[in-house]
Amino acid sequence: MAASKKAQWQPVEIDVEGDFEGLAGIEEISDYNIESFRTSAQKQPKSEQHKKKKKKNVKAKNTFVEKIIDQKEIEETQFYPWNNIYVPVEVSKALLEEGFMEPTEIQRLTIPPALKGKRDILGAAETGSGKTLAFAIPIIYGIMKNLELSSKESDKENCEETNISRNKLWALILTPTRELAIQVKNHIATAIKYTPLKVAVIVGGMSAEKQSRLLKGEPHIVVATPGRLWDLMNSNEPHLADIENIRFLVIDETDRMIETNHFPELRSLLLRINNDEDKMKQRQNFVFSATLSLVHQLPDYTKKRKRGKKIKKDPTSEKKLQGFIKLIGMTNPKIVDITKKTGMATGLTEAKILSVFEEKDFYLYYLLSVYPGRSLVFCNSISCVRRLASLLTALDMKPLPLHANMQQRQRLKNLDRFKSNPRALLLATDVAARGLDIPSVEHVIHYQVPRTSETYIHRSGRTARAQKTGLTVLLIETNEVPVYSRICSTLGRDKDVPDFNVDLNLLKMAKERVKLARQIDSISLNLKKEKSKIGWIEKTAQEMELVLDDDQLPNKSDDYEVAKKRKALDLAKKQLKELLNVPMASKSTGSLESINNVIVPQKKIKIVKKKRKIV
Ligand SMILES: Nc1ncnc2c1ncn2[C@@H]1O[C@H](COP(=O)(O)OP(=O)(O)OP(=O)(O)O)[C@@H](O)[C@H]1O
Repeated sequence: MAASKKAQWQPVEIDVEGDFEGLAGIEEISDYNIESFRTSAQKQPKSEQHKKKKKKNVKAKNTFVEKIIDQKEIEETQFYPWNNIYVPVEVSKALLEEGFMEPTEIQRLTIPPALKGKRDILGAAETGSGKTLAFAIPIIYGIMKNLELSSKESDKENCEETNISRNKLWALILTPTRELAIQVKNHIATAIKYTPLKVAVIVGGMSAEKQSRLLKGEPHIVVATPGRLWDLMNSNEPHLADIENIRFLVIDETDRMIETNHFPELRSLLLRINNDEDKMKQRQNFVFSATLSLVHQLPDYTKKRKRGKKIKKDPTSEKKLQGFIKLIGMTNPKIVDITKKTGMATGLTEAKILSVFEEKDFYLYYLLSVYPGRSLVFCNSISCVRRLASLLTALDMKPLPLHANMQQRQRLKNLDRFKSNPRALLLATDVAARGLDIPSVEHVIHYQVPRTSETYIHRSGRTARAQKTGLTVLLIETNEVPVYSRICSTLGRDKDVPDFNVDLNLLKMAKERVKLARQIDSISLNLKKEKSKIGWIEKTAQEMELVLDDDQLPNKSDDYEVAKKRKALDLAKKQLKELLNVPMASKSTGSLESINNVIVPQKKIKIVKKKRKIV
């Protein structure tokens, strides 16, 4: 209590019994003003004081409670599994909201060395195991840490340059396909929603102006396909001007990206960003794939001795990885390879159907109608996708095609439709083989045997993701058997893939329908050709201002032929409609047991086992 200025302390005479050696004494204040001792709070009416005090206490109490909860959450409960591997709280919060309660194995093994040890990472783990976050989290952390440093510097120096570095391009993530780039960008956007960071996607097939606009927003992270990125760099996009200064580089699906002749722009980009050795050393690199260390056997014809030249040997996994390290400019990378011996995802069941070429369509339709569920059918060529799309449309299967010759908008639209319908059917080339994360794809059907074991792993990996189960079926015709055997041998299989058990009665029903659909398809095509022929003759005549005689026009017998075809078409359509009205008994492959019921182990194809070297 403070005395007023006038207040004086005076000794008070007391009667003390006992020896206190002069230690006892009392003083009293002689003059004071009681008002000066009141705090401002005391001056207010009592009821108001009480209310305010109560409010203040509640507030204080709340902050305290919040603090305790935060602390508890961070240290003991929810955030713990993520905090344990140093993931920033802002990111953990977003991940928990997504239902990601703990890191996956590849995340647990790669995030700490990348994030704390700042190590370059070479990561290989099965499809659908969460590799995207394994590189995204250390990047987010790294940028946030760097920005903290920048803001301290800006407090000190208050210079404009720091501002520039805050908004510079920090990280570049390259992917082989546009759809994958968009998906990775969305995944990162979710993870950074509680941070001030920005991410943008740069892909071909979209308006260059729009992408230029996105770059004007100065994103810290850019996800891109190499071709469009290279174009924008060459058109002097300011945000890409100092691309060699990026501090983080990811090459997703690396083995695919650096395949010879596939992404020439990537090699040019690497040359540019590795030009300055100091900057290259400052950069942290991430290389990820499910098939990083896998080495496929080269076909024998590529190994034949040419005059005097040595026989080309299959490369080793070690050599493959060394190639990545050198090309990308990695320093002492941490190699984490947790792919299984089979190379396939854990919950995946594999099966095959041997068939002659003409009958593949029957089996395909059989599989799709007897086992309805979100299914993805892979073909080796665009023409095959087109043919099947037309056939399956006639069969009322509503297929959604996806290939590189489609407009980007249509590609994304079909992908969205596939994602939103649990019974949808996507017909795709290998543009959809890598990285695409579509929840709950139940079946992957290889209409044609993929050319390499890597493609087999990636295609099959569109199902059985994130610890779910799934089924993959290979349709193999006789001349595909050597490729199939080579795949099995590269994957170190000592057993043939089991046969898929086919119900012959249902297959008969499928055959009948497919035959009619083929008929419909072929007549429709004929009629289209006829129509365009007539259209072309008339259009040319019009342009040349010619009046055609009757004998120059398609003749009456042609008319008759067209009418006959139309009639046949109508009849076939009617018959097919009647057949389609009778449902083919559908079996569910929802659980692994039911999948196993339809698979019969067999050993028809001889597999020559090859030892797989893993570093
Ligand atoms: N910690 C986690 N907990 C639960 N789910 C996760 C976790 N991390 C990632 N996922 C989810 O797992 C799925 C697969 O992740 P991601 O696409 O990163 O796999 P991937 O290993 O890159 O697959 P691919 O090799 O096919 O590219 C995604 O749906 C992702 O959101």
